[in-house]
Amino acid sequence: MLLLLAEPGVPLEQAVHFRRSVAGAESNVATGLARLGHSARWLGRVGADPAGQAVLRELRADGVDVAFAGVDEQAPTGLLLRDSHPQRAIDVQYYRSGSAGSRLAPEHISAEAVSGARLVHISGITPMLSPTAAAATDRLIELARAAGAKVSFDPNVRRKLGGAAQWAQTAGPLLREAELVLAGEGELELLTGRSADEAAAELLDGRARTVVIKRADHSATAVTADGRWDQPPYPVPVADPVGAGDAFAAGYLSGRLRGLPEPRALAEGACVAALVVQTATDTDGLPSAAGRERALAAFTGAADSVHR
Ligand SMILES: O=C(O)C(=O)C[C@H](O)[C@H](O)COP(=O)(O)O
Repeated sequence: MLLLLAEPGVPLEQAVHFRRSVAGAESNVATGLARLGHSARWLGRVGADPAGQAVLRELRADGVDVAFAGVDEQAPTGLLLRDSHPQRAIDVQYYRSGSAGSRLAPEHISAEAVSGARLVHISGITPMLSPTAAAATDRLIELARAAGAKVSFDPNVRRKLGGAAQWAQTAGPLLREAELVLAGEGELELLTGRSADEAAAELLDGRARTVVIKRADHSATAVTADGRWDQPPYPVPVADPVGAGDAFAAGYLSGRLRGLPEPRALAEGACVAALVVQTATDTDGLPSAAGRERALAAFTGAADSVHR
């Protein structure tokens, strides 16, 4: 989606100045991974309009492969309008019903698009957009499996997209399709009807190898068959909390893709999230690999916070 972000602190209905950016859970994670030095490809749809051109241009500029992104001649690019505050009382307005992204369908997902992928990251948002987008998500999971790629899944529950029952019905089954689940405590409760710890244990009995539970106090716990590891948040001044979950996913997945142990992957996820919440948009604070190393050293007291 194109993101129009109101100037900091000004309520949406009063805002005059807007900053243009790009947002969307999958594109945020792809951007995060690309900046950290990974090959990342975004699968999605934009309209044949200036907003779509801007989205694709920004993703390309960050090194995200958009060769398999589609352009819909009949529908506009999805739009997200929001204000920006340090606290979570942020007003997010979506203009994406009938958008190009919501018209994603199975025929838009080709085997070629996932060939060579080690990991396919899926959000619960896309399947909630329409029945065809849900079918496209199912096809992507099938193709990922056929290509030997692991699936990671973040439900990204947005209550504006549907009620609890609809979320449980659409995103609940996807929890069981993923080798790696990254989910909020409340999201696991909503989607499974059980406590987060019970849900994690049940998922680990199935396909999941790791369940990362993100907690309301901004800590995270990784649970595997071998044990559990807790990661507290790095204390930073928050300018805008939106994007923290996607940033955490990018940082954590980067660690796992590099074969790092759970505690280090969790620390990298927390570090990337701490960098993103210090800036207004979902993506401004996403670091390079060198930026992540500098920040981690400063957060853990291993280095001065000024590098000169
Ligand atoms: O597509 C949607 O519906 C979105 O909400 C896009 C959001 O800007 C990001 O997904 C940020 O989400 P968090 O990282 O969880 O704060």
